[in-house]
Amino acid sequence: MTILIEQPEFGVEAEETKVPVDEKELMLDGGFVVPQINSFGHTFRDYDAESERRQGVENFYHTNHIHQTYDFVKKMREQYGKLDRVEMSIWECCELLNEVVDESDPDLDEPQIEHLLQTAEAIRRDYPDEDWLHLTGLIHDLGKVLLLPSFGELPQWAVVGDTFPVGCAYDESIVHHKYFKENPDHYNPAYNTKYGVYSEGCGLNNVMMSWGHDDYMYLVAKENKTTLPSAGLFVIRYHSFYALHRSGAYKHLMNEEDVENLKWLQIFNKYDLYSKSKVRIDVEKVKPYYISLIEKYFPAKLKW
Ligand SMILES: O[C@H]1[C@H](O)[C@@H](O)[C@H](O)[C@@H](O)[C@H]1O
Ligand SMILES: [Fe+2]
Ligand SMILES: [Fe+2]
Repeated sequence: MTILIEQPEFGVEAEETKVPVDEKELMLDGGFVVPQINSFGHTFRDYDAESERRQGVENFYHTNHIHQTYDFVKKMREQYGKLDRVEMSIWECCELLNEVVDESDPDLDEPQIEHLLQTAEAIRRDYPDEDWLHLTGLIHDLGKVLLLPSFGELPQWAVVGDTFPVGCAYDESIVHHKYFKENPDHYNPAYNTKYGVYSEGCGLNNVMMSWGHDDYMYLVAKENKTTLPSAGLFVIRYHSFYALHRSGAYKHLMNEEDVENLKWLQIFNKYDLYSKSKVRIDVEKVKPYYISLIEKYFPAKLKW
């Protein structure tokens, strides 16, 4: 079983002392090497580091935090819950992500299909028997097709970035929290307390998350009757919920099933985050394996 290392910076150092700082890596016992720096020379998820992506990412979160309100999310869930826009297979959807670049991500500027395969392949190496988790890696970000014209061409702030609950107070651990001051819900007494419209242990399934690629892909998978286990669906639905899985906020809303599933999400997150790199995967080579998983867990065509 792979050991989780919460703080890569404080982990085991590479044996050879002459290794330059920026090449130091951490080895998880499953084999996956956690790099200490991203392709831009910074630590991962550093939203303050001066880099070519910093300002764009901050602008992204500014708009995101203004517009993600309880009413907005409700409207989007109703609209997209109909799944009446497109019919296509999982693999066709992966190929569409060739054209998508995520403006919220300080660690990656490659087309998203690379990220999907990098995540899935890294998990596959360490967890060869958990084929459902390989497939979860492959599809977890497919919801980003919401950016494309046939899916409604939503703006980036309504598709990517970290997610958080709406209908209760925005936790301070959320990236660029200060911009919530411009969100009307922040001043609504029904929505701005610790529990807001929710109650202790109500279960994340009853909590409305900011709208984006996680919840959309969860909906698509569920409504098209995937046979993925509940942990796979949980990973898809909450993988951007860093306030929970990294900072431990909002735990008071979880139920027992959430607590179980969170363990898988925390494993998954290491691969989602630290596999981001400039090393390309040979798509044609790995395609047959993933096609076989898609056939095992999904119908041939899905409603999107
Ligand atoms: O910028 C990233 C990216 O959009 C990921 O797909 C999402 O899962 C992360 O939470 C987010 O911070
Ligand atoms: Fe994502
Ligand atoms: Fe991802």
